[in-house]
Amino acid sequence: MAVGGKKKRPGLLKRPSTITNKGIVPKSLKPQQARGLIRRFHVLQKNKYAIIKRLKKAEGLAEITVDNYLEVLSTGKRERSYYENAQNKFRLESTDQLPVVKIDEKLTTRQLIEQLAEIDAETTARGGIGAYQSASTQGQNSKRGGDSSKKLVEWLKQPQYKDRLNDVNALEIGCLSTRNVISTCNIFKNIVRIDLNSQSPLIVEQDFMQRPLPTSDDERFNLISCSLVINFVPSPKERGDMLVRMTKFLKKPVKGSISSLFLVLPLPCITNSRYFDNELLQNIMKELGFKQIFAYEAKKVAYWLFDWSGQVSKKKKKFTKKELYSGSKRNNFCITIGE
Ligand SMILES: C[S@@+](CC[C@H](N)C(=O)[O-])C[C@H]1O[C@@H](n2cnc3c(N)ncnc32)[C@H](O)[C@@H]1O
Repeated sequence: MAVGGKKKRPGLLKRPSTITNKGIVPKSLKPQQARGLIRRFHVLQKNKYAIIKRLKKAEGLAEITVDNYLEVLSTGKRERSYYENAQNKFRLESTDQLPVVKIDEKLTTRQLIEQLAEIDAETTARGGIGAYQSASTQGQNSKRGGDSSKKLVEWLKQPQYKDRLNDVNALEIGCLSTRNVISTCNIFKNIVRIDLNSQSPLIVEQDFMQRPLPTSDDERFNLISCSLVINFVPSPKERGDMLVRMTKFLKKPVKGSISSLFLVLPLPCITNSRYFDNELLQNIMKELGFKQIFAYEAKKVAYWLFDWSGQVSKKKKKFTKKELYSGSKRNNFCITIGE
């Protein structure tokens, strides 16, 4: 019997739903609230991946992944009940002082599954990825004064690029709006917009990491825009994998046409991380065949425009997670390659 004496529902575990079954997608948030929500989503997301990584080591769970965990947990009677009980017990705290559980080797399998259920319940209760996106749009707009693609278009109008923009297309990874300057500037003949959670019929709902690899130049792009996405990706390795994957989607630069990557990260990723800085980013990008053409650090966000040479270094140099700066106030952002 399932919790509460009700007959157990056969089939997969379900992600929790709120009472109204909708979650709360906030229409309007104060900048501080938006930033708080974004930060909370990042913590939840990061913990979720850390839990899955730990659960892989538990007996019988070697195959568990972030995509199949509901399916995997629903096949074990005990695992299923840990998840369901924790999910049913969860109540969203109204306080800002939310607990951040440390996911380490001290947690048992049961505690890990319970944490996972609580993360899912909290994510849903906060409005799911829709709320995160809404907060991103509102919060980031207010803190950086507009959409980041303004900077991209400003750079593309500089002499280095101006005459190389005939018949060019773009891939926008992590797209929240079809009305950003990248879409309205008339530079691109075609833009493919993708996001994990599409908010418009003009945005394809797709995980970039699952997008089929191009088989011809028709499926490649002159420019990839990746603004505030890499920091959303939970692990250093996956962030590196994402950068490597981007090179497979860029056209080689022929006949002077562009082959470029517009990258945006929150400034603290390069100015206040224990494991990462701009120098390391530049070294990684160099190995992948990129050369920085423009860079700009705003108050909260850093922008880069890189040109791609068409060739990733064959040396297969590794970039691992090493402490570069000490200090308890630093964050743990990192990008690794070859780990
Ligand atoms: C903080 S928002 C940034 C949106 C916008 N590019 C901007 O600069 O304001 C991050 C977006 O990236 C999307 N995203 C994260 N990982 C992704 C992936 N692997 N494939 C596609 N979209 C992804 C998320 O769904 C989210 O909408």
